[in-house]
Amino acid sequence: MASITLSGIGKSYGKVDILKQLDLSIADGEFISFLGPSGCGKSTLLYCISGLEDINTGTIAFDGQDMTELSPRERNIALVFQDYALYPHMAVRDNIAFPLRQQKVTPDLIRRQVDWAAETLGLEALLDRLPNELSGGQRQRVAVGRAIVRNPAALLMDEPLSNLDASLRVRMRSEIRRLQRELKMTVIFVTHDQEEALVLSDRIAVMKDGVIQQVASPMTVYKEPANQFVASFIGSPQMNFLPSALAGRNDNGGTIIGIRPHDLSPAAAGRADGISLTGELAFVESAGPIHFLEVMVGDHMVKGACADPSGLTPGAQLTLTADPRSACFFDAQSGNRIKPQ
Ligand SMILES: Nc1ncnc2c1ncn2[C@@H]1O[C@H](COP(=O)(O)OP(=O)(O)OP(=O)(O)O)[C@@H](O)[C@H]1O
Repeated sequence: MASITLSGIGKSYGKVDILKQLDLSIADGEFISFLGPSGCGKSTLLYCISGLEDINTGTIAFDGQDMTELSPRERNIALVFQDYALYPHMAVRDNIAFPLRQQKVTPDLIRRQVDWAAETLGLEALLDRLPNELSGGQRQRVAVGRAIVRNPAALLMDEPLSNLDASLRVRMRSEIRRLQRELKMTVIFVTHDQEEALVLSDRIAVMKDGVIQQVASPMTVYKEPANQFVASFIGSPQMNFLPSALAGRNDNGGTIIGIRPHDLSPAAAGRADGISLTGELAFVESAGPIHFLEVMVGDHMVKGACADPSGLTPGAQLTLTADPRSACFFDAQSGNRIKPQ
């Protein structure tokens, strides 16, 4: 597997700039996710790395070697798509073997590699079936088998789990992670699902409008978001953003305070330490073991959380408190996070 270095990547379609001077270094064996809203350029960046799309500016290097002018085949990158793209008339065995046949590898090596991929992915019993005789999860596994069978420099996955139902997604997620660790693969995983990115990745590159906003570990993008966009995109329910005066800070409106709902809980009677927000409890939303509380503080609907909502009555006054260390502060003009002194 290879390290990947992107320098000054620019890509436009017609007059529209899609990727804007992107720089990114991906380590050998790293699992990185491109995360961002629809249309921010995640897939375009993936296709540029694979060579399926040309770039207008910049360079792409694998293990320090310039790949910018090379064809997809010469880059030896494997791609897995959302719709699997299996050949319907070919049995699983032949689907997996396909890239090796194209490379004119000997039949003996093809057999060994297909057996290895099938064993790695638990597909041994399905090798003679056609794709339409498989479940969605099995099809996805065949697509991964076909991708890894020729030991690619990196595995690029474009929303590979989107077509699976919720429980299968979670199972496939762990399988992909296990496989990546076992084979020490460099994986680039495109998703708009923040939970998927948080669970799977060594690092997440959060994108907006063709610009990488932050590249960091899941915990860092969650706890120390670079700016308000990253803070709002990561975490569910979304972080509360409030003028800091509401939280007792007087800074002439120059600062926005960000507090995650999970960090805001009802104050114990007579206690309101730290950040304290009081208003009318508008709504209690139960989400299994956790209950979200919507409290109208001034003009702002603030979301908090608690484990036990008994005794809380909509319409009554409620004080929510948070440890100030859990809050983020953002410059109201630029949206950038203000680092604690
Ligand atoms: N071949 C093309 N010609 C013109 N514009 C394109 C082309 N491919 C993509 N775009 C535009 O480029 C932008 C980025 O698209 P891209 O598919 O990379 O976004 P994305 O972040 O992967 O979105 P999604 O999550 O919806 O797949 C979009 O505005 C899209 O309409």
